Amino acid sequence: MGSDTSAQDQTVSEAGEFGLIQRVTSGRAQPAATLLGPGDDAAVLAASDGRVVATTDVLVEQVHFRLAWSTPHQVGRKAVAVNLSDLAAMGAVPTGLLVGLGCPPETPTSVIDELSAGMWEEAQRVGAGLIGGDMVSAPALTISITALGDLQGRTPVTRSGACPGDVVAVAGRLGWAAAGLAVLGRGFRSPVAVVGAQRVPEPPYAAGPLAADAGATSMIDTSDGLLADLGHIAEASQVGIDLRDELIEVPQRLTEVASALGADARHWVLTGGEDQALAATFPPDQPLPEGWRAVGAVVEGSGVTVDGATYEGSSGWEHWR
Ligand SMILES: Nc1ncnc2c1ncn2[C@@H]1O[C@H](COP(=O)(O)OP(=O)(O)OP(=O)(O)O)[C@@H](O)[C@H]1O
Ligand SMILES: Cc1ncc(C[n+]2csc(CCOP(=O)(O)O)c2C)c(N)n1
Ligand SMILES: [Mg+2]
Ligand SMILES: [Mg+2]
Ligand SMILES: [Mg+2]
Repeated sequence: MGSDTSAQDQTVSEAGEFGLIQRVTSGRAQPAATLLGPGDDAAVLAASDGRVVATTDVLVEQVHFRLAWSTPHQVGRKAVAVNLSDLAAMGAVPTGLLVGLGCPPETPTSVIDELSAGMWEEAQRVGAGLIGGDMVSAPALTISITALGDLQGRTPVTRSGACPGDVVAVAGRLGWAAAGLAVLGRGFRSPVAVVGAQRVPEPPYAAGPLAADAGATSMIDTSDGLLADLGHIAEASQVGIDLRDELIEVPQRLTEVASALGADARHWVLTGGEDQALAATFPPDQPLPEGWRAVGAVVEGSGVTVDGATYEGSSGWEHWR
């Protein structure tokens, strides 16, 4: 009994590398695509159509999250979600995730347990499993996830296929995570709707494959900000993108939060990152798939404009800026 209690209170250095691996890997049921799970030198994953989609994103404490703002469980969900939205943006569905974890020696093992539970929870929402990883000592909590996915026969939707005349559309929330960041940054913990969006994004996972099936010509997930991320499509496709201001919906909740903080809700919607919404281009004159709403059009030229005008100020998050 006494030893159970002390095991709960252990730090990661007391538990040790292999004790930690044991904690995060035991008692987890792998999905069918996992032919060989954690425990060997590598995992083996089935690729149903012979192709594997692979993506990786890193989260660093104080840069992407604060443990004063989010629970380890929320951080775990977010770390997985930001990777799964990249798979959705290709038109793929997730199969397996590899988790690289760095943490300081004094980190309580309970933090790792909760982080791992959060990662499993988000992965299981889409039928994926955590199939392997690595654990190392690090000066700050660092999570590097590699997500693998299956196109299930679809053509991958790249950033480079947008054509002038295409409709630009989005799926998922925009501006909510930025509003939450502004609230948390000022020391508040509510309203929970926006704070929750900063802690754990809700990517519209199903909208990615739906867009691919509907013939989307390009697609991206919005991690840095709608304008910044559409800029990547514009550049890769060698086109311009013009958003229609009247189609940019600014939710009432965000307007309220912005007025309380003296901030600009429309700026959050256009340039706020971390909502992991999807943005895509579709051929004109066809209905958009479920969950998608039009926000503008692809035009000849370059860059992203709103009602024909260049946006004043930063278009989104950039590291080291
Ligand atoms: N160190 C690297 N080595 C090789 N390719 C990289 C490296 N860093 C980024 N890339 C590649 O550059 C492209 C753009 O990376 P970026 O991280 O901006 O994409 P993203 O994950 O969609 O965005 P975000 O990181 O904001 O979620 C991706 O194809 C990515 O794989
Ligand atoms: C403590 C703290 N400070 C700032 C932010 C804001 N932030 C960090 S990374 C990022 C864009 C996506 O990053 P990446 O390009 O690495 O995917 C944003 C908007 C945060 N979430 N937490
Ligand atoms: Mg990335
Ligand atoms: Mg990403
Ligand atoms: Mg992306």
